[in-house]
Amino acid sequence: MKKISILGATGSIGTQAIEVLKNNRDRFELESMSIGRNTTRLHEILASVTPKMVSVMDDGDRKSLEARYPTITFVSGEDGLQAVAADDSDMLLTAVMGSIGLPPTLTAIENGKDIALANKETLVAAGEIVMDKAREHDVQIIPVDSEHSAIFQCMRGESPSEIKRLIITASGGSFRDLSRDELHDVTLADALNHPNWAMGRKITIDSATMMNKGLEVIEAKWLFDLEVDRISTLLHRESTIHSMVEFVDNSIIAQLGNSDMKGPIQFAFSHPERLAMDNPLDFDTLTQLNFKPMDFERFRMLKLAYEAVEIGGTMPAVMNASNEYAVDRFLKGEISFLDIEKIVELRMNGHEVIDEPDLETILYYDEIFKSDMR
Ligand SMILES: NC(=O)C1=CN([C@@H]2O[C@H](COP(=O)(O)OP(=O)(O)OC[C@H]3O[C@@H](n4cnc5c(N)ncnc54)[C@H](OP(=O)(O)O)[C@@H]3O)[C@@H](O)[C@H]2O)C=CC1
Ligand SMILES: CC(=O)[C@@H](O)[C@H](O)COP(=O)(O)O
Ligand SMILES: [Mn+2]
Repeated sequence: MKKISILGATGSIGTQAIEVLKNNRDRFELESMSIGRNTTRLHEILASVTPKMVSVMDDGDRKSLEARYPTITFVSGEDGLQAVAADDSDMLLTAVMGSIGLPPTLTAIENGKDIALANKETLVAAGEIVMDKAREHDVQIIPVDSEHSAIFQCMRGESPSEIKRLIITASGGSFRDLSRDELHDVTLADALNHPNWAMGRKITIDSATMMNKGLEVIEAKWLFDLEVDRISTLLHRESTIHSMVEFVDNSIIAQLGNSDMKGPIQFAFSHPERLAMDNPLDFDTLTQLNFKPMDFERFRMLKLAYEAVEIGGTMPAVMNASNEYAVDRFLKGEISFLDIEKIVELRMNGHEVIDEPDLETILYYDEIFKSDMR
């Protein structure tokens, strides 16, 4: 029985991961999990699974939950995330939103656990540190992000030296059919209406700005140890091809499937095995697949991400933190959609890069640029 713990169990990835665990009770058991503040969803989860430990954000919630569930240990705050990361499980699914996932991911690696990685911000902020630590402790980082899971699957049995380039597909997000001029008046509700995927609020906005693809290019650099000039992006409005790998002989291997994150989640849990699943792709209703070259002037956030990773040092962490800050303000209705890009660009331009930053330096800039303080 493989013991799995989840950071961010109440989120979009987290709840789908719980479904995967429940569909495979003979293979996997939930050791512990963390949530933020969604105790309503927590009660629903605890009606069907009983982890040994649950971490909540607020200590007040911890106290009331302890009284209601006497057989479960409750912990709280960032120490709580660390306790889940250091538990007895074999694998940690990191599905919290944002760079808050970085410290517990490192702790889990130090404890020798494999990581099922959904939380892309962790690798964007500190990819080199995370991957070095994974190698040092001989743990596997298995991608959950759909594009990276696709690439990981396309590369099974292949030699990394024979890769020419990765082709990461992009749906284009909620505003893919609007010009830049038309973006001035868009609303939060429109931005949250992703054409293909039901996801958490922050990543849905990242898809609309195309920052999600920028984060994914940087994530791919670290996961697959490739320079970003060999990581390309392609508009593909159906999100049916989740990504592709082109090899030196021009052969291209693609991975296809419905827009259902339970696939990548289950594959990360069961790897190297594949387990049966429902919801197959139906070629009788799939009438066409569209492709269009990426337009970097229309989607300037993607260009910013390529620039950030080329500059290196603290810049990707600063870009990520600035984006988390700006998206949070957009979600609160405080700024407009195009302000997100303006804030990220302004903060990046004002940042004096530190090369080869250590973890403390990255966490310092992460905190500063996620706030109004800078
Ligand atoms: N959703 C998707 O399909 C995909 C998501 N990803 C990545 O996976 C990660 C999670 O995304 P998604 O599931 O959509 O996000 P959600 O917003 O749906 O869920 C986020 C989870 O993190 C918890 N959380 C948020 N902030 C904190 C905090 N400060 N401390 C502790 N817990 C916190 C939330 O708790 P609560 O709700 O209880 O407050 C929730 O459990 C992101 O990095 C995203 O980019 C990658 C590919 C696809
Ligand atoms: C499901 C998933 O992996 C998301 O990251 C998804 O890819 C978002 O879609 P786009 O960023 O392509 O709009
Ligand atoms: Mn993705």
